[in-house]
Amino acid sequence: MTTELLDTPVTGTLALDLRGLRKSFGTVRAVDGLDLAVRPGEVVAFLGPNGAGKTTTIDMLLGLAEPDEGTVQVLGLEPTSAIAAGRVSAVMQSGGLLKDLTVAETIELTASFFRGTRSPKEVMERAGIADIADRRVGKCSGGQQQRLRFALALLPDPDVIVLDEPTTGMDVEGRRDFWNALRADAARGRTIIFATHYLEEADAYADRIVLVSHGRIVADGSAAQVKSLTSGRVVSASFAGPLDEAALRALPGVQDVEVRRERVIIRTTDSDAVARHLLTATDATDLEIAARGLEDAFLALTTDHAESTGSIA
Ligand SMILES: Nc1ncnc2c1ncn2[C@@H]1O[C@H](COP(=O)(O)OP(=O)(O)OP(=O)(O)O)[C@@H](O)[C@H]1O
Repeated sequence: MTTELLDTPVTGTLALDLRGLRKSFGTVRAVDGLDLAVRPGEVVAFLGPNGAGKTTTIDMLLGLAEPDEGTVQVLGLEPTSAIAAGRVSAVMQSGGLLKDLTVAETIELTASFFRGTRSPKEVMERAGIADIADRRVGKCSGGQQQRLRFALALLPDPDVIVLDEPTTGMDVEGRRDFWNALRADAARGRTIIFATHYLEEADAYADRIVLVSHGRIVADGSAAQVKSLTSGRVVSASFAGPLDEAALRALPGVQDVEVRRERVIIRTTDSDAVARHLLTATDATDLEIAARGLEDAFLALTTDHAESTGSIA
C-alpha cells in the first residue's frame, strides 16, 4: 500500500522519474510496482529493511539492470545517457580504489580519464578531504575512503548523485563526517538519493524519506510525516515490585507492552488511560509519555502484518 504524502504538484523536468517499475529474480519479486518522482534539489533517503528492493531499484536507476516492466528516467534521459553525459554519478559501497596512490593522485588519475571535470582541489574541498590529500588510500579510514569516492563522484559536477548504503561498516564519527560533507554539497542544489537501512541517517540527513518494503513504497514524506503515520504514543515508567502486564494489555488502546529491566514501555493510542492506570493502580514512578519515533513507523510500516492487513494508510 502506497502512502503518498507529498502533495505538491510535480512540474518541470524531474531529477528522477520511476514509473511502474517491476523486477523479479526467479520467483522473488525484488521490485513490485514502484513509482517515484524526485524533484531537482531533493535529498531523498530510500529506506527499507534487508531485501526490500533498494539495491535493485538503484541498479535500474543507474542503468545497471533492466526493469521487467516500467520506465526509468533520470533528468528526462535514459539512465545510461544521463551517466554518459556526466549528469549522474554513483557512490558505491566498496572497491575501485588503489591503496598505493594518495588521495590527490587518485582524484588526478580519475580526472585524467575524462574531459572537462571539476578541479581535483575543488572536489577534495567539497568532500572534506583536502587536508588528507597526500595520505595513501590504504592508510585512510573507511569514512575517509568513502569521502574520496564521493569526491570522485563530484568530478563531472553531476546534477544527481546516487548512493547505495554508503556508510555501511563505518563508525559513528566517520558516518557523521561523510554525511556532513554530503549535506553541505547538497545545499548547493544537487539532487541526492541514498539507500540506507539506518533510520537515524534517513532522519538526520534526508528532506524526504521513501520507505520501501517488499519492493513497494509504503510511505513517502518528511521524517515527521512518516513518523506521524504511526498513531499513538509510547508511555514508559519505572516499577519496583511485580507488574501485572495482563492488566496493562487489557487497557483500551494498548498495542504492545514491553518490559526492559525495571522499566515498562507501552505503545498505545490512549496514553491518558495508561498513565491514569499506572499512577493510580500501580506503584510506577518516573512516568514519561513520548511521541512515537521513526523506528516505530519503520517497524509498523514494513512488517508483513502491516502490509497484509493494509492497516497503515
Ligand atoms: N541477482 C539476484 N539474484 C537473485 N535474487 C536477487 C538478486 N538481487 C536481489 N535479489 C533478491 O531480491 C530481493 C531484493 O534485493 P535488494 O538487494 O534489492 O534489496 P535491498 O533492499 O537492497 O536489501 P539490503 O538492504 O539487504 O541490501 C531480495 O530478496 C534479494 O535476495
